[in-house]
Amino acid sequence: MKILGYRDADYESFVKRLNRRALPTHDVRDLVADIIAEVAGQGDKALVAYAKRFDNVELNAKKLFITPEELADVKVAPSTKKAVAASLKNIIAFAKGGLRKDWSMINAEGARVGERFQPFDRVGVYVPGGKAPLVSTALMTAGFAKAAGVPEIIAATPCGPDGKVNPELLYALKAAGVTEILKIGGAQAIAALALGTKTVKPVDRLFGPGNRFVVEAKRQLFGAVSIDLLPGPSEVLIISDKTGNPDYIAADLLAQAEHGGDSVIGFITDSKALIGKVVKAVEKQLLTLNRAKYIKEVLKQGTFILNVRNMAEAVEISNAFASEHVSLICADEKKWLPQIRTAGAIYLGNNSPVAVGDFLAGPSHTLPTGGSGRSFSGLRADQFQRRTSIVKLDKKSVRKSLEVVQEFARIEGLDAHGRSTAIRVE
Ligand SMILES: NC(=O)c1ccc[n+]([C@@H]2O[C@H](COP(=O)([O-])OP(=O)(O)OC[C@H]3O[C@@H](n4cnc5c(N)ncnc54)[C@H](O)[C@@H]3O)[C@@H](O)[C@H]2O)c1
Ligand SMILES: [Zn+2]
Repeated sequence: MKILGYRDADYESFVKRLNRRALPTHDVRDLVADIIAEVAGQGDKALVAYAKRFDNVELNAKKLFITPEELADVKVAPSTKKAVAASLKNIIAFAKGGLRKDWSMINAEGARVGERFQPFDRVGVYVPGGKAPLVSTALMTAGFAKAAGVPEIIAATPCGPDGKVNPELLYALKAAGVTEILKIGGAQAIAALALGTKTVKPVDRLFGPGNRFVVEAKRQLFGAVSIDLLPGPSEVLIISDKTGNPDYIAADLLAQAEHGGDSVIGFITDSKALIGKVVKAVEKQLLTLNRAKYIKEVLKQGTFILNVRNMAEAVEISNAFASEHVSLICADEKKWLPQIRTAGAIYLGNNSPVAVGDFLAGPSHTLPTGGSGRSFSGLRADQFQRRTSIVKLDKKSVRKSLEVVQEFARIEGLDAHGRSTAIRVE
């Protein structure tokens, strides 16, 4: 844990480094470029080889997908079915609220102009599976595709060394409307979905979170496909004044740390007394948790606790850091909430655990990380819609448009443009 106060000598330089840009390291970039090139050249053969190398599983080109029989055989507990249904209910309702609807207007010359929204035909959804079967992520991505009416949803997730995928995850994928399941993970899966192989039909758009290799693959393949955002290793930044409950704050920090050793957690407060209490609570609660291995890694390398001068400084640091999740706990919520601009999602007050947003609340938990929140927003339903603008004129509106069109045509030296308009009213 890096604990620093504004009086410390290295405070300013540390805070400056929190103003980050979402850029990959050289080694990850090079490795992912090689993986993409291999998949582009070797197709399914490369998928089989990487599955062996990174996931220790023997597959062949005929075994890359979950079969319909496997899917039909999936059995889960009634409590799982109930939880999946409850989460999906909120997700679909929230997603429907975020869908765009067709609209049109009459412009100044009398032409009808509008926008039309249709679901993408085929999307790919990556569901991480390296460290935990992220059942909730299946719902928080594919559920939005389903709500938007996407007919073909292919999911990719790594299988275990036995070639199997967790049954709860399969159940959730099915419930969320996924139509094919590729048992491949990592950058190689992203490359297969974007470029296609003999057995994998390429997609129009790619969605979903993953580790740094997955995120970097999406970044490099942008152009071949469009992507949703760059959702990488989980993060939380908690901003609290003295009204924060130290046990709750510690619990939320630990919850995001258990996602994996590459998670980042931060706590910023203007109350020095609260820092001591939170650190004690973290140490105490850690003893009772199962995933202490990952959490200890995060506490060692990915944790910072800052004692700032005041709330304004806390908010400024938060905007520079652009955390995936920001938890804001303070007496004057109305004042500070509008000033937090770069967070993927904001959790308000002592009683809003980030975990409820992770699993159940409704907004997608697929959120920008690594500083990308500065320029990306979290996953939304309308990202599964293709937008097309539509223009319709009649003789009257052509006549009214002609003068301006001809002037642009003259300036740009494009006389055929002017002619194509004039010809309609001659
Ligand atoms: N931002 C969000 O919205 C969000 C949501 C859910 C999960 N997440 C994050 O997703 C991540 C999931 O990571 P994960 O690792 O558990 O699963 P993952 O499925 O993203 O990655 C596992 C795959 O990575 C590949 N891989 C592993 N080691 C490799 C190496 N050395 N070189 C190249 N490829 C390698 C393997 O092929 C493996 O299948 C976590 O960091 C979690 O925090 C983020
Ligand atoms: Zn989480």
